[in-house]
Amino acid sequence: MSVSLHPLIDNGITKGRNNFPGGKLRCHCPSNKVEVTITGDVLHNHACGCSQCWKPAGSLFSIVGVVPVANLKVTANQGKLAVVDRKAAIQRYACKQCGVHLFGRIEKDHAFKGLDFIHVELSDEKGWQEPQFAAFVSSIIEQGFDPKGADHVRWKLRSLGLEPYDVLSPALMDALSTFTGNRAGKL
Ligand SMILES: N[C@@H](CCC(=O)N[C@@H](CSCO)C(=O)NCC(=O)O)C(=O)O
Ligand SMILES: [Zn+2]
Ligand SMILES: [Zn+2]
Repeated sequence: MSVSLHPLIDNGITKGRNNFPGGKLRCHCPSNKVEVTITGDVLHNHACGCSQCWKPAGSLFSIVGVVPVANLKVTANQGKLAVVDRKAAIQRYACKQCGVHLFGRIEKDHAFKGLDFIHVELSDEKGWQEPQFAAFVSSIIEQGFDPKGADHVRWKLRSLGLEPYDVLSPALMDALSTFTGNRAGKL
């Protein structure tokens, strides 16, 4: 297909390295880049087709994973960051100059509170956990992708080894439902 899913996966997926130590994420500004230092690897790295996650220009999907909040520190030019949408569950901190999202944080009561969402392509280091699945695939249609092509995208994702889901993976959906069940006193 001519359309890019994402540069990290278009030509096949490179497996991550065991005990990957982490690295630095940098925004796309030519100078005075926002820098975020991550200790350790990402978890649950995945392709996301939703409209809210940051994607490189021309890509249908974002690649996004999580790290514990304690493993993320803004180490340069923090003053350039602003929250994109205060009402969203994930508060996405973007560079006001170049628009890149450096991290997303959940502040409200939520199953994933304590985890920050990051895009490993913002790092020069190689060896981050590879994407494990594709989420929110049907959401690409909301952003203008022809619905007739959606199954071809699912086929392409599967051929790359990424199982496509229209919400999150079963493991993450179970985590969300466990949280809701506990909160309601049903579990
Ligand atoms: N169809 C919507 C879906 C948006 C959505 O629910 N996105 C998910 C996944 S983001 C990373 O996996 C989510 O949890 N959003 C919460 C938030 O962004 O605050 C669309 O495309 O916009
Ligand atoms: Zn920037
Ligand atoms: Zn998303």
